[in-house]
Amino acid sequence: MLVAARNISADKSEPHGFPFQLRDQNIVKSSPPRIVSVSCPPLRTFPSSVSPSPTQESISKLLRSRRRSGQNLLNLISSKMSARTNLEMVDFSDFTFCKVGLQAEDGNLESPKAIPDVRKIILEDNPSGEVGTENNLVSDDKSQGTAGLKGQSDVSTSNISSELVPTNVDDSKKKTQKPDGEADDLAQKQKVKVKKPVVRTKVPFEKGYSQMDWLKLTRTHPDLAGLKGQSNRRLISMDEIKQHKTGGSIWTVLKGHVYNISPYMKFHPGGEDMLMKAAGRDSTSLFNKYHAWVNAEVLLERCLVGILEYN
Ligand code: HEM
Repeated sequence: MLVAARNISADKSEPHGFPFQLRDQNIVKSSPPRIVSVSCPPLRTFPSSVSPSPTQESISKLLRSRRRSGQNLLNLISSKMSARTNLEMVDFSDFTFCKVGLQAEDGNLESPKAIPDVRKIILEDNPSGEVGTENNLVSDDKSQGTAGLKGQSDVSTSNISSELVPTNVDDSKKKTQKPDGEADDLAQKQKVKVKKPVVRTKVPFEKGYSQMDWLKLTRTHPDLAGLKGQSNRRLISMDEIKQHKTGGSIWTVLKGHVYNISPYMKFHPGGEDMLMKAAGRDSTSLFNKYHAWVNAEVLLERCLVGILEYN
């Protein structure tokens, strides 16, 4: 903390001399000087084991002489403090201004120490050669953003694209066999095509079949799994699961758990047809292929029928 004060007049009524008034003229120059009362304990008389340093003695002398002439006390202190003076107080809690230090050591933002590596930052993607302008920063951001998007589209075009957007492989082979220039052009177009994000075949939900509606149903329906009083901790064999493929009892295995997905059919954002592929079998790999991020444990919690029995 750096304390700046212009005029300090010592209160002569105080025998120890330190309680004084600050006239702070820095705050509003046009307004009359504000008077701030500062109560400070006297300078310490040093413990018997420690003899006062020459600097401390000289400060005491200076203070005594300048108090009479009403000179700027804090300026004097700060100049002496900068020379690493030991100015100790009897009671620290009673001292309003506890530390007067150099600006550079102050943690001030203007201090070169505040951001030590700021001079080492180099903006490399800068065609204009200007450093640190807003434009540069924005363009840098954009390039990062597009990089992120590219990454995303790359991910989404992975194995899903092969099923959802069938591309004619034979056709592309034929095209690349054409004369050089043309073939290169086509190859480039082909590359661009591959980077296009897959159109997600999300089925628009029927009124009353949104994910929110599903959540409401899971909270209100007494027996979504169709357990009829049976425990959902029961071990279930694959043979039994295979028998539940239709009607109100369509079972599937997901990560070792057996669920009755029948009530979820109309709520599935990927459509009933897709979900029917999971009927009567272990659909874990299929599920992860389309949406590994979906939290089925929570969504289908109330549809749990049992645990898959491994042979
Ligand atoms: C068995 C439990 C399943 C649950 C709880 C479930 C849940 C969901 C959810 C919550 C979404 C929306 C995802 C999103 O908005 O990001 C979704 C979308 C989708 N699901 Fe499922 N799903 C299941 C099984 C399946 C299966 C087995 C398939 C494929 C055979 C499938 C195919 C799809 C597709 C194609 C979409 C739409 C496209 C997409 O969101 O990427 N789902 N599913």
